[in-house]
Amino acid sequence: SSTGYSYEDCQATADWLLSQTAMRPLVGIVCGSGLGGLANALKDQVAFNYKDIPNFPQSTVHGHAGRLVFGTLKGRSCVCMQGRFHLYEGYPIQKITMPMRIFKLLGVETVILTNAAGGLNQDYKVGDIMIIRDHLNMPGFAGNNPLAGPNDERFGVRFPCMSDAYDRELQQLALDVGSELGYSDFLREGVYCVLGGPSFETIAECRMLHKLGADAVGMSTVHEVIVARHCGMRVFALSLITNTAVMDYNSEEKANHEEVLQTGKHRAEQLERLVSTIVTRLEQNNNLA
Ligand SMILES: Nc1nc2ncn(CCNC(CO)CO)c2c(=O)[nH]1
Repeated sequence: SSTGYSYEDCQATADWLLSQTAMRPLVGIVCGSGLGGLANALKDQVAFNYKDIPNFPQSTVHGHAGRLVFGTLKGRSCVCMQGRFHLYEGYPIQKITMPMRIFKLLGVETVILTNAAGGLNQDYKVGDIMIIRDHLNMPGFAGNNPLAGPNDERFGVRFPCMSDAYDRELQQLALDVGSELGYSDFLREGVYCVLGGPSFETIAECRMLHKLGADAVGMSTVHEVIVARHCGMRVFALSLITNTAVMDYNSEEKANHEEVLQTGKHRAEQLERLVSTIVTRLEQNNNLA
């Protein structure tokens, strides 16, 4: 189709990848800003630079490597996006979410997405990990929805339900694993709000979003979740709170990308252990698989 991301285009990219590796991942992982280390936890890696994958978008953001890494986590076959795409890069929204359709055509059943986000909830501290219970899709309110335009029934229905977007069993699994690992005092649950970016929000926007029920704010993830759910994959997502959003006019704090990447480095090891343990448990309780 005109956007270059038709079912056939996605199929061609998936078929190319399936011809390059014998791995058949059941779990897809999307690494957020500064969280690319998650891919390094994979064993028996087979990695492809995005630029070598036919029809795959290119990463342009510092902190996003631009590699698709196949590998195993304790024997479980995974495919990991080291670097994801954002509206603020100027990509059409279908381009940002195309990797979800590639995951689906590779046979992925469960997608785990991570991102860095600003904390709006006043109880949150930098370094907290927030399990995403639900989202506010601000760009979608203005019609910028990845499913807008002709619907291909081979992916999913015209009007998909989003009230069950974030799998409740996987949220509970994450809480259980988090407490087992001793992460409970920095493990939260909340609502993630996506904005287009690249400018960070104003103080008035932070206060508005907080009043609207958002616990964290970022520039990604929601678009991928909508497309992943549309084609029937299960979704689990979490935010690393890399800074607390500026909420009052007397504050001297200023959001910046370096701080985002720095926080990612500190907490990344625990985030990796949390995600890899969740992945391991996915296969064991086959009612969760
Ligand atoms: N206040 C605030 N803090 C944040 N920390 C990470 N992000 C997500 C955006 N990340 C961008 C810039 O770091 C890179 O994708 C945000 C955000 O959007 N707002």
